[in-house]
Amino acid sequence: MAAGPAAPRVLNVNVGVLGHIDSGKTALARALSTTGSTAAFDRAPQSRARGITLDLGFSCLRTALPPQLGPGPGELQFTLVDCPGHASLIRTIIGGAQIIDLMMLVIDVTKGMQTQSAECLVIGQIACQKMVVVLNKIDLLPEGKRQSAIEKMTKKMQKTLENTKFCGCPVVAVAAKPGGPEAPESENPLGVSELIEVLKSQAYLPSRDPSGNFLMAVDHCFSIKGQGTVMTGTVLSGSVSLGDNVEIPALKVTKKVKSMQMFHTPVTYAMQGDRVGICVTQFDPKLLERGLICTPESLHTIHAAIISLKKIQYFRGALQTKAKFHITVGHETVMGRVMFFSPAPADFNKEIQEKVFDFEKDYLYQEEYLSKDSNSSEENKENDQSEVQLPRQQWALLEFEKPVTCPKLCLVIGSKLDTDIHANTCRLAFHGVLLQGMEDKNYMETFLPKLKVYKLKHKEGQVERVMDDYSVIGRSLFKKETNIQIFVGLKVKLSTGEDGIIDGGFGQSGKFKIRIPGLLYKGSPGEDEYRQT
Ligand SMILES: Nc1nc2c(ncn2[C@@H]2O[C@H](COP(=O)(O)OP(=O)(O)OP(=O)(O)O)[C@@H](O)[C@H]2O)c(=O)[nH]1
Ligand SMILES: [Mg+2]
Repeated sequence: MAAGPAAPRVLNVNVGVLGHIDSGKTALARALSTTGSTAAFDRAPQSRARGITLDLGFSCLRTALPPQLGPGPGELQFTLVDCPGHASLIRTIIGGAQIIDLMMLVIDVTKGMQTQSAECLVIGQIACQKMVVVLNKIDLLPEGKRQSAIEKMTKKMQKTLENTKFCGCPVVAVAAKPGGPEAPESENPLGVSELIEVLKSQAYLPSRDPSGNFLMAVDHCFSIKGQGTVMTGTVLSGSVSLGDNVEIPALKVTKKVKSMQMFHTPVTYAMQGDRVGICVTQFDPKLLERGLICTPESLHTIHAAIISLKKIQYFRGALQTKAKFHITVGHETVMGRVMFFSPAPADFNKEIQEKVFDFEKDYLYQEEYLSKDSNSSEENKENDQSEVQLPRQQWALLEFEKPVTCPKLCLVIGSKLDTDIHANTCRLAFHGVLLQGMEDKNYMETFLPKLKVYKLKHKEGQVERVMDDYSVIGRSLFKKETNIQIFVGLKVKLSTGEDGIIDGGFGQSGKFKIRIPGLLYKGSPGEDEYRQT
């Protein structure tokens, strides 16, 4: 059997181009792919050959393999994912960010961090491993002061990143389109070759996992005469082989994979992280422009979900139960209502359960997500000198206005997209992982009863009298016949601020003794109110 020429080794790294509106993302993607591909064409003239067409927003540049990805011959392909900067940003970016290995945060050097730059940074923190900051439009800086202005902005950016996981990441100054839109095409970009070197130095072999269900984000779909319909995109999880059945869940159809191409070369297999074109037959490309394809029946369509979540620290204001959010679940965004809940206080320090939800446990209903700045309870306000105890993990029940189709354990992001986009605030409110989806439309009857979320009860009584500096006698909390023994150890709070603990019954009429470990305040009035929680 004659062996064909050995296919060149091509490694693909997905680079997201994110940033505020008009910072020059598209100009940068264009400058990079032109500069990059000129070099690539010299080495690989066959890459000019017509093959997989990349959709707008997707372009690529090829370079030699950097040493950390060597040894041996081969090429590195950067697939540039140019994200929009406008309000539609969040849905599109969250989809895009889930395939990104390396993020370029584009900053207009004359403006610095802007609202959506900050939002992109937040998304990067949630979804990406590595980042390069690109200061664009340096041609707009007066030449004499250019260097010092770049240095100043570089320092500022490094300061901004100090408390993020991108602390110390490279900052590169460029002009992707010197002179702006009116400048002739012949005007060469500044700093782009240096940026390519930095991208090469930052490139890493992302860990790719072929196991699990196949899921692919399709970004382009077109037909080839005599062949069939090609869907191009990035494999998000699992793997796919020639002859496999794949489902297009949005259309509820299943098709057989007839042929596949990667880097213009026929392949029989593709896995997580690969950019691939999949050819199927008898499928009208007009039906799908963007969307997901997957292992048949691997996605579920859900009406409600339980997620484990974290508040996004830049989001101003509280996350309140019953509030509505735009909720991006995997690759779809819908409106939904939330209910927050926490572990029972005894479980506040329990290990975080990342992938499962324990239905056996009891949970505590919360009016709002508990955070350092949440000040919902009167007690916290009065007692702000004492550290507020926060649980290590919190959850939310999400109820969607219409069902969403998503993979299990997918990323969830809640945002307030209706916030005025000109208001200088972060619209992203929380992020989390989907632990349990509810496919049953009647989940309220069939499913919710299994979820044991309780409201904390408060009850008020009076102080009868003070025994000594460390104890008082209380009344009007229990009935005469109540077994006070089961309440021993529960906390009470005096209206004068002291914390106490129920120590046991006192006499026969439902009175009880309260121990005040921290000493009673002097001169406290006899008729005190307190609460038992
Ligand atoms: N002077 C100057 N203008 C630039 C540079 N890069 C981009 N521009 C101009 O800035 C404007 C916005 O550039 P785009 O590349 O469309 O910006 P974008 O970030 O993709 O914008 P959105 O996709 O709408 O968020 C255009 O008019 C560009 O010509 C640069 O390096 N210097
Ligand atoms: Mg653009």
